[in-house]
Amino acid sequence: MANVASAPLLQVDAITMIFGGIVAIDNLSLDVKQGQILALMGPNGAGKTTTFHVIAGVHKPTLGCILFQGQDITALRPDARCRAGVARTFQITQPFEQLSVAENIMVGARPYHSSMAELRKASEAYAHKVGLGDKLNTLAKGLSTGQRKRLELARAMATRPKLLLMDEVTGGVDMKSIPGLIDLVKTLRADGLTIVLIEHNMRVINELADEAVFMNRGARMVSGTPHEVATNPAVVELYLGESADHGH
Ligand SMILES: Nc1ncnc2c1ncn2[C@@H]1O[C@H](COP(=O)(O)OP(=O)(O)OP(=O)(O)O)[C@@H](O)[C@H]1O
Repeated sequence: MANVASAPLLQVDAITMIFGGIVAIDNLSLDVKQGQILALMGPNGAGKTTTFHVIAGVHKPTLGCILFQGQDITALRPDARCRAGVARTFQITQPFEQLSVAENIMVGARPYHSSMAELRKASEAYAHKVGLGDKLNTLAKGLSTGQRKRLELARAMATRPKLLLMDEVTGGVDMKSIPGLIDLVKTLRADGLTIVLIEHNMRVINELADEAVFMNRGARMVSGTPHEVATNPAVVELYLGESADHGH
């Protein structure tokens, strides 16, 4: 387990998010400590993505606030939150398809470098970091799903985040590529990154997360170690109920 200091890097403080009549998040609080990996779990519609939107600044919460490094960032726009050190990867990756791997990463790294030579060098270093060092000139449209996830991570890392919100980094990736992605996330954490992940794959959660929070109907239902959450009777019942409903 990584070196986890005591003061939270991120505090989600009593957030409620209401869309019209729909309560997407219901009085949710989370503390994410420096160096921690926290997994958000829960069935479809539990409020996980909306929680990411609220932390990243896409939605202003109806109630509650977001503290990052002790500062209230609730009123900051997404670009200002990114500059403050909050980055995000998306479940459905959307790179610039006609740009190369290096060029895609350059888009994220651009604000931090004054010369093109420096920018290219830094972008290539991020590509190497995520295991795409031999694909620098490959167009994004030619990458596999696992490689696109790696590119997404490099693009986010190029913004020099302190906190990374990672949406299903192994979602849609073939089984044999998952261990490599898990190892990559471990490397990023070892470099000092704090991570919140949305994840359905229990193996990924077990290998990566220090703590798991299981959400249902916008609220925290159960939390604890991944094992505690996965074996909680209410969680088991809900997931089994879901499987039965969806026939999988
Ligand atoms: N912009 C919006 N307008 C109206 N309702 C919304 C909006 N965004 C989310 N919701 C609703 O809020 C609830 C929580 O959705 P959310 O996408 O956060 O769940 P989730 O846990 O991420 O689900 P999934 O695993 O399916 O992605 C759902 O009922 C959803 O329909």
